[in-house]
This record gives sequence, C-alpha cells and structure tokens, in this order.
Amino acid sequence: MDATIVEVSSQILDIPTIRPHKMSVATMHNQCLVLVRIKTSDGIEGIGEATTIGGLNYGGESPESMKTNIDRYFAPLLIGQPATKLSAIRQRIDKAIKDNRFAKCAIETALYDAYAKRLGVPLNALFGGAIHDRISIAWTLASGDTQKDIDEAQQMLATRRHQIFKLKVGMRAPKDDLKHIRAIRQALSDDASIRIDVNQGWSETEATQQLRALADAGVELVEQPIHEKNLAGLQRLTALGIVPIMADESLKGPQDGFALASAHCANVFAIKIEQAGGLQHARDLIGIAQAADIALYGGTMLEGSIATIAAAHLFSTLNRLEWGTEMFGPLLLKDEILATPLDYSDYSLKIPQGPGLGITLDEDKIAFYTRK
Ligand SMILES: O=C(O)C[C@H]1C=CC(=O)O1
Ligand SMILES: [Mn+2]
Repeated sequence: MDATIVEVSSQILDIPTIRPHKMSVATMHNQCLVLVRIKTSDGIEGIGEATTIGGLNYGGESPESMKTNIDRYFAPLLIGQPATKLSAIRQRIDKAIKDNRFAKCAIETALYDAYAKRLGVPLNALFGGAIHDRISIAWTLASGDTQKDIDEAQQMLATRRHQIFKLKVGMRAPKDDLKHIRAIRQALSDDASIRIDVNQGWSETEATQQLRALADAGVELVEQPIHEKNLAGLQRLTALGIVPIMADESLKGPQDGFALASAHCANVFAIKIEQAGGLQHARDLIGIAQAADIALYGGTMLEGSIATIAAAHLFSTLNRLEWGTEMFGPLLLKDEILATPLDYSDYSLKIPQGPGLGITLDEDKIAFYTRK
C-alpha cells in the first residue's frame, strides 16, 4: 500500500545575518525561515522551507502568515493523502488555496524530499537527473558602504568563493548609485562580473537615463529596474539593447513568464522556486524561457540551506544556466543549521549526492533558533 502523509508541522527559525543586508525594499539583520516537516506512514520525514525577505517588505507572505496557513489550511488537505502522488496533491492544494506560493513551495519541497528519500535517489533524479555536479554562485554586495563592499568582494575573489557580484542599488539617488558602482568596478579585477539589482527602485525614465552610463561603467546585467507590473516599460528597456535586462519580481509563475516572454520584456529570467510556487511550477517557467530563447539565472529569496539546496537540485538538471545562480543564502547567515555544511568552493556549490535533498539538519541548532 502507498505510504500516506501522517503529520505536517512547521516552525519559525530566527537566524542573525553576518552583516546588515541593505536593499531598496528592506534592510535585513536576521532571516526568518519557516521549516516544514512532513512525516509519512513508512517512517520517512521530508523537509521544506518557506522564507521571505523583510517580513512583508518583498511580498504578500510573512513568516507568521506562512506558519499559520500551513498549520491551519495546508495540513488538513495533506493528512491521509498518498505521499507519492505529487501531481494530485499539487492539484488538490492549488484548487483549495489561492496564491501562497512560498508556503506551497515549502510543502512541495518536503514531499519531493520524502519521495526521493523513499526511492533512495537525489531529488534531482525526479527532474531527470543532474547534468552538473556543481553550480556557479554569485554574491550580493549590500553592506550599504562602498569601501566595505569592495573589501568584501576582494576577500571573496582571493578565497575563490565568488567572482560574480550583484550590487543592490535603488535606495540612493541614481547618480550616487553610479558612483558606488563605478568605484566597485574599478577596484576589482577583470575576472569579476558586476551586475546590479534595483528591486524596482527606479521609474522607467530614470532607468532609461541610467542604462548607457551603466553599460559604460561595466555593468553586465540589470535586474528588475522598474515596477514589476510595468511590463511595457521592461519591454522598452529590453528593446534598447544597451544592457541585458533581467526580470525578477515580475515573475510569479509560468503565466507571468508567458506574458513576459510573449512580449520579450526581458533578456534573462531569474528563476526562484518560491516565487514560482514550487519546484514543478519553476520547471514550467524554465520551459517557457527556454522556448522563447530567454536566458536563465538561478535566483534566491535569501533562503537557508533547505530551499537553497532544493533549488540547486532543480538547477543542476538544466543544460544551460547562462547567468549562473546566486544560491548563497546559507552563507549570509551567522550560523550553520546542517550537520554537514554545504560545499561552497571554487566559485560554486556542490550538489549533495545523498537521497532526497541530501542534507541533514543539526537538530540542536534548529531547536536553538526556533521561535518560542
Ligand atoms: O534578488 C532579490 O531581489 C532578492 C535577493 C537575492 C539576492 C539578494 O541579495 O537579494
Ligand atoms: Mn532581485
């Protein structure tokens, strides 16, 4: 008989960051992870993670709302269901629960983890298997101070941890952002790739005025310069062809991907498993990008190790990830919550080989950081 789901639980972990992380939407001093555990009748536990940025600063789900919704609305839909019928469960949840993409992602991740553990295969096997055993990892410079960002980048280059840097801009005046970007570009060697993420901080006029100067300053990619809903504006900025434009906040699943791809509103899609509503929906979004000749980037919501590794498994199955990934979330946290830390080296992250996600929680640390 099929294993059934017998328990769904969630807990909020509050973990400090190594330094303040300053973005146009929020400054983070700590990260709140919602850890989901799903137990099945054959004694397997799958884990998933739902994590937002800055409470409600970035989107409609907060850690507290996700925990409440998982406990009150998701769990009853899951208890007693066959644990291996992932498509049927996805359909059941999507029918009963609107939106809540991050919570859906955590639940789906836990189900995939449990399923792959049961089969004794890594999670990526459920998406056709890994093509790459390592994926490239960018780092975000967001201390809020130009010299600190330069020192941080130089240390990352010296230790071969990262050579792709995403600068958070959009909170200062555009001319001050330019000074900041130029100073960092000039201080780093040519091996370093510099990209910027505006997090919707500019008007379309500001973005149009900035692009030429950004190109001249050596910026290789501009992420979500304008409001997520201004698709016509994104289309116009992309059509200028001055610097490649990447869509991030505009992409909340395959339908958005189709709208953006149809009108060619971006050169690159940032794929985030939580924003897409789970691994399968993220895979659907990837397919749309691939069909439309839009390049791919593996994005993060600054998640901890669980969601980071879930996304990494999916990304490892893609033949091409033209712009790499930024799956560095665990490195932004002051403490390790895994029994064996992830292998970040040589500008990349190694995909775990063990069954499921291939990671083991350090339960003492989990207990320590769980909100009481
Ligand atoms: O991309 C975002 O908007 C969110 C996030 C990802 C990396 C980072 O520093 O912030
Ligand atoms: Mn972004």
